[in-house]
Amino acid sequence: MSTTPVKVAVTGAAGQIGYSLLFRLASGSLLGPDTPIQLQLLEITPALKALEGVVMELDDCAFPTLAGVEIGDDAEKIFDGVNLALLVGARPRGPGMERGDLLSANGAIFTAQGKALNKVAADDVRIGVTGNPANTNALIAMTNAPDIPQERFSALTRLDHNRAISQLAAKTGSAVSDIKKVTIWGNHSATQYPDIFHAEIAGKNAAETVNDQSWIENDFIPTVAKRGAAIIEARGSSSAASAASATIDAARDWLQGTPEGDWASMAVRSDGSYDVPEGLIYSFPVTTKNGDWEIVQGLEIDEFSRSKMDATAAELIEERDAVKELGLI
Ligand SMILES: NC(=O)c1ccc[n+]([C@@H]2O[C@H](COP(=O)([O-])OP(=O)(O)OC[C@H]3O[C@@H](n4cnc5c(N)ncnc54)[C@H](O)[C@@H]3O)[C@@H](O)[C@H]2O)c1
Ligand SMILES: O=C(O)C[C@H](O)C(=O)O
Repeated sequence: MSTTPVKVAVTGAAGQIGYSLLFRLASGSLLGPDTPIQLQLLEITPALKALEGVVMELDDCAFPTLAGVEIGDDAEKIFDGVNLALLVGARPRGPGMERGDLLSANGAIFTAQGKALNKVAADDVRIGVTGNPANTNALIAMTNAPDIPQERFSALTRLDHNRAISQLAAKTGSAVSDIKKVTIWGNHSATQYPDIFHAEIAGKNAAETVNDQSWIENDFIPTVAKRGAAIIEARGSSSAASAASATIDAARDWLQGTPEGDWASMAVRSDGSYDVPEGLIYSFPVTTKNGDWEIVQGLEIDEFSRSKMDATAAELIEERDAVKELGLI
């Protein structure tokens, strides 16, 4: 085992997602069995006692990869020297709400945390935002951390990506492992565009294999885009274990690279690729290597896809303008 632990911060660590995420991080799901991990856990003051209980449970697991745990309510202390920050802590939506309804409640969290990361994080820090509305929260954190390269920020659309794979596997009776190159475009919201026109199932084009445009438009896309609401409706609270799992998948691929012949969906700062307005945190198909991502270029976009990609960009522009109005960026 290497000796220097990788320092990983998790915010909202006493929350629902945290309760699943921390144990997977500590057991090596992110960095493998040979890399020790130091957990730096941030919570609000009233949640610190509950977090102490979670740390007792982490201790009781005796994970060989867990080098240490620090908890606290001071972002500058907890983010000090972190190599990866997973920003989960934020209020979840309840039944009947859209994720954008959380903008003013949660936006302020990400100004403070962006500033703290800017001051004290390690030079190689990567920041993944799970707390909703994830894309715009990432934009807020990025804007408030001017010394951190902008490509180090990303928002989570991996859960949507995984949901799309699962729906496609069920529809076609295929194995999840045979499905590659699914894309989520845009916002982690109901306007997102899950795209299977470039996806493959066992090497064959997925949309051609499905051969059912009505299913794609009226079943697949809305099911994936509204899955979060369906889970809230069924469970009475928002997805947690699947969100934690996707948070790990996204960070693992970012740090260790996407598998050969596949790509991932990550919401990252648009450089204008596919005519997405520059500067938005927009989900693209990306390949990753050595902690860097690249947007997959050259995909053919038909009229149907174009209108969906533009609609989700328009929503992100509205969210950006709203947080500008609130003085958060
Ligand atoms: N992007 C995605 O795919 C995805 C999926 C599921 C949930 N989410 C979002 O993740 C967020 C967390 O969900 P949850 O179910 O764990 O919620 P939760 O309410 O169970 O936990 C949130 C935790 O964040 C803490 N918190 C609040 N403000 C904080 C701050 N300033 N600093 C540190 N911690 C703070 C709270 O005390 C709480 O313990 C929500 O916004 C939810 O909507 C995103
Ligand atoms: O839908 C939500 O509000 C929670 C989360 O973003 C999800 O997609 O499950």
